[in-house]
Amino acid sequence: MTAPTASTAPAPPADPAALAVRDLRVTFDGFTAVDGVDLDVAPGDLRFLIGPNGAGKTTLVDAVTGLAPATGSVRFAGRELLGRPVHRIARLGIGRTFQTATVFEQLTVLQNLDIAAGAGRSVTTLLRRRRHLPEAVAAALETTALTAHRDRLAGTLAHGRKQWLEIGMLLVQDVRLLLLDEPVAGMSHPEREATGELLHRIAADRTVVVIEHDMDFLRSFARSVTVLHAGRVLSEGTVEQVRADPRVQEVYLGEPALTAPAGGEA
Ligand SMILES: Nc1ncnc2c1ncn2[C@@H]1O[C@H](COP(=O)(O)OP(=O)(O)OP(=O)(O)O)[C@@H](O)[C@H]1O
Repeated sequence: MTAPTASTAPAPPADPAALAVRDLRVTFDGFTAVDGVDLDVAPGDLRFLIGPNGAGKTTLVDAVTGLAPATGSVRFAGRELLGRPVHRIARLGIGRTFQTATVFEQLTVLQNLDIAAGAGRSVTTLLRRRRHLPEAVAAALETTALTAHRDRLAGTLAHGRKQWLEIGMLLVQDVRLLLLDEPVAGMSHPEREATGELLHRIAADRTVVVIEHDMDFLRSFARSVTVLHAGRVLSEGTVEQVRADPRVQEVYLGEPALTAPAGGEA
């Protein structure tokens, strides 16, 4: 067998953690909520998904995570997700958060992370304090700046930290694609800044999609933006590109935080 030459060498493998959505459609009783969406997100990107109420953002994420029946194709790391049940999609390294953090309020931060890590230990073992933390749990505590709060009950955490704990629970499961639904809703300004920095750290080697309405947050932290409108992709590009798009300006009339020229905004 001869060694492959440059021209006959096999193409490099597809990006191992890229999300590729093609012609995605979700219909509810004849109403098309997602209408032929194509979307590509690569690791290292930090994609913000925006659009007016009812644009189809949550439904798109529901379709990717198996919660809404859809047609078309959703591939992650080369694998087709459509048609798989929710738990199998999760096992492929896909995780999401919802607008309200879903943590176990009566358990400590550490116990929440332990449970998420599913270390296969009994409840009694989980509730016992251990001397050595699993590496993934220690890393998630560090990444989410929760190390000093590890023994606090999750229910007593400030709103922002609860959201970070939920993100930490995805990190310990080694989720490679994170879909976050309005992660900074209800957060203070410092919490939003810290969340933006956290998302940048996470997106360095994972694929992150953020549904967001907070335009100031988007302008500070988005690496790229997809604008949905009436179930379709209206515009896509950098923050500056979508802001300059007249179609986006029309849809976002009255949203100066998105469309005002740089330096002139509130
Ligand atoms: N289970 C459902 N049954 C019927 N219609 C639905 C269902 N889920 C969503 N829809 C409709 O699909 C459209 C898209 O909803 P979706 O929640 O995806 O929008 P969104 O962009 O996330 O909006 P928001 O920013 O308000 O959360 C809306 O018109 C909504 O009413």
